[in-house]
Amino acid sequence: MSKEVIEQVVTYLTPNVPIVPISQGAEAFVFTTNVHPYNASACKTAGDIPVKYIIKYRPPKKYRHPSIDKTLTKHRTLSESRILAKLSQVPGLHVPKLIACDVYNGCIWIEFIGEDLPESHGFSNLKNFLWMYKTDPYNIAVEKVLFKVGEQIGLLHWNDYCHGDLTTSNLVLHQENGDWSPYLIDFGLGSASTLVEDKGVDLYVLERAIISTHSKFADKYNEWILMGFKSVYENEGKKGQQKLKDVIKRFEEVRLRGRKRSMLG
Ligand SMILES: Nc1ncnc2c1ncn2[C@@H]1O[C@H](COP(=O)(O)OP(=O)(O)OP(=O)(O)O)[C@@H](O)[C@H]1O
Repeated sequence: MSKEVIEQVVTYLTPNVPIVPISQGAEAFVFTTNVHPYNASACKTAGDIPVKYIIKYRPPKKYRHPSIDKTLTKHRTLSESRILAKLSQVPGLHVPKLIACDVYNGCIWIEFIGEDLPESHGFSNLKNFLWMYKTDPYNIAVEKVLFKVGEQIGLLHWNDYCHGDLTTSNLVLHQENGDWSPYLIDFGLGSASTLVEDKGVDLYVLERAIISTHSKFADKYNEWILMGFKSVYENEGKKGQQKLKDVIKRFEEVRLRGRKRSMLG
């Protein structure tokens, strides 16, 4: 990560907020910090363990006209913050809490989710979790997690929101009393949407992500995800059943379009 970017973020946050770079994506630079922006007592747990927070920063893009760039940065930062804040209100849905945002400078402060997996298997996103079980792929722990992943997507879609970039890295597992709970992160492309097309595409993107990284076990894995997804709609009576039929129909159409496209090259 460039020194220039880090220095820029430090000017926005002040030197009192130490940051550690952890990721550089297409859109944003991501840092961790132990400092809460407005609640000093939230910097440590009751057991005196430092609490981690995420700071996501969208830097200016030099190839864009400065005024268009400012508008876009403000729009995208605000959009991600708004959707996170709204999703936190949905009962049962797991997303990191929004702590603060500085839309003009492109910074969002959010709750840190996840931990390191045992035996150096890396950060606890779904991708690494599935790799961790590669020698025992149909373990009940895997089935439980994938069902819950499906439930989370079902809840998101049932409430008419779409993620827009459902990869196995954007599903982070948080451990609670020995059980793993999936959280959805990165709502940079998220939106409120009633469209079955957007929902079908979300399901297809995740299905492809599972196939591309865990191809041998992908059929079972995708089946478990879909079971969890369906369970949310099925719990909503007749209306849920009808909506589920519509989403699954479109998902199958999206999948077919994807196949045709890859056959044609
Ligand atoms: N709330 C969070 N808790 C823990 N880690 C996080 C959190 N948010 C982001 N991360 C880490 O930072 C990485 C990048 O974050 P995010 O996906 O939001 O940024 P991005 O720029 O959109 O990334 P990309 O372009 O790779 O999709 C994530 O894959 C994850 O490892």
